[in-house]
Amino acid sequence: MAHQFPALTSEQKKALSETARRIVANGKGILAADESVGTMGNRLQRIKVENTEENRRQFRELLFTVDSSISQSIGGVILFHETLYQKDGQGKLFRDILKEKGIVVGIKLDQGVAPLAGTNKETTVQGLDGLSERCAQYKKDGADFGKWRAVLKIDNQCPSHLAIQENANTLARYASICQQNGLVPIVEPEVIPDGSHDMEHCQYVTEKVLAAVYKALNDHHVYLEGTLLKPNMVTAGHACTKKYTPEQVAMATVTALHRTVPAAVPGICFLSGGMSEEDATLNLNAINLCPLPKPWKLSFSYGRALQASALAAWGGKAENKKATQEAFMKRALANSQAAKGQYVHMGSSGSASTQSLFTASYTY
Ligand SMILES: O=P(O)(O)OC[C@@]1(O)O[C@H](CO)[C@@H](O)[C@@H]1O
Repeated sequence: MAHQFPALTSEQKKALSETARRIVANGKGILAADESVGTMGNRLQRIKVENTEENRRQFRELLFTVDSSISQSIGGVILFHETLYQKDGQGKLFRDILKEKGIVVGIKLDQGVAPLAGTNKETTVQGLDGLSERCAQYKKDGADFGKWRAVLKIDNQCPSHLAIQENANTLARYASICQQNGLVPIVEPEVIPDGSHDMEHCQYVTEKVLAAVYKALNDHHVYLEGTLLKPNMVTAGHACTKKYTPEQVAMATVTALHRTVPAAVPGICFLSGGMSEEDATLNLNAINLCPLPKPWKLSFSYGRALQASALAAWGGKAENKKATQEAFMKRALANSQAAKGQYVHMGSSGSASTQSLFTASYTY
């Protein structure tokens, strides 16, 4: 029986699925430049740059004003509220600079985590109140997709049934509100890499979390063709002593996805989760070479793994513009090749690209 109360018109569905497919077309992925003020402060502190609005603006200007060939590797950029309204040195809005390059503009919509009482320090995500109004405004202001990051951890009694259900339902409610306002929701249930668990345990948990997320998305009548998934790769915990090859990570990751993510989802854009830039690229490449069926585009939505060597090259100095932009371009190109399973690692990588970018309890 057809659904009596359709959530979206066929025009709305068409627009959403076209936007989602555009973002992940032909080896394109996403630059996650949506660090909140606090998170960006941690990044800047490491390069000894003060966390001012102007310094955040300057670094992001360098990323967004790279050569327009960037649009062959980057299909979408996620912005933080502040950045959506910032301009380059000539007074041009960043969002217009991105759109002119053919890049889809996205916006971070979650408002951080809050504790779930009675659990082992687990969390839910805030930001549903007033979300529809915020989405409508962001759509008017040029955004075409949204992002909402839920955090789940592997620990004693974690993730609990409550944390899985609550975060799945909240993600689904967010996704429904986004679609009602013409924004493609990026659904991000991150199982964080803190802990000493092995890769097999991460796979088990990731499957449970993703299965709950897709049940909730269905319950909320979310149109899957007009969504993108942003999951963790299946890896061992940061403190696990056993090491796994990219091929093993790829097999565990694609197996988990194959068991839980419907083929209607057009693209799966992994987060980098503290992996080094090079590991994030090598794992993505192996994922795309994995011999299991892969009905979705498998790409990237990296924050740290696209920006770490660019940040290091910049160091807060205007004269480092060229080196900063080259470092960013290099990672964007490498990940675009990896999204097609065509990345060939050549020569030695800069030290920044092989450094672990792990931050403990990366909850916001
Ligand atoms: O794990 P990564 O690739 O560095 O970042 C993934 C991410 O979802 O987490 C950050 C914190 O919310 C966001 O800035 C970013 O979009």
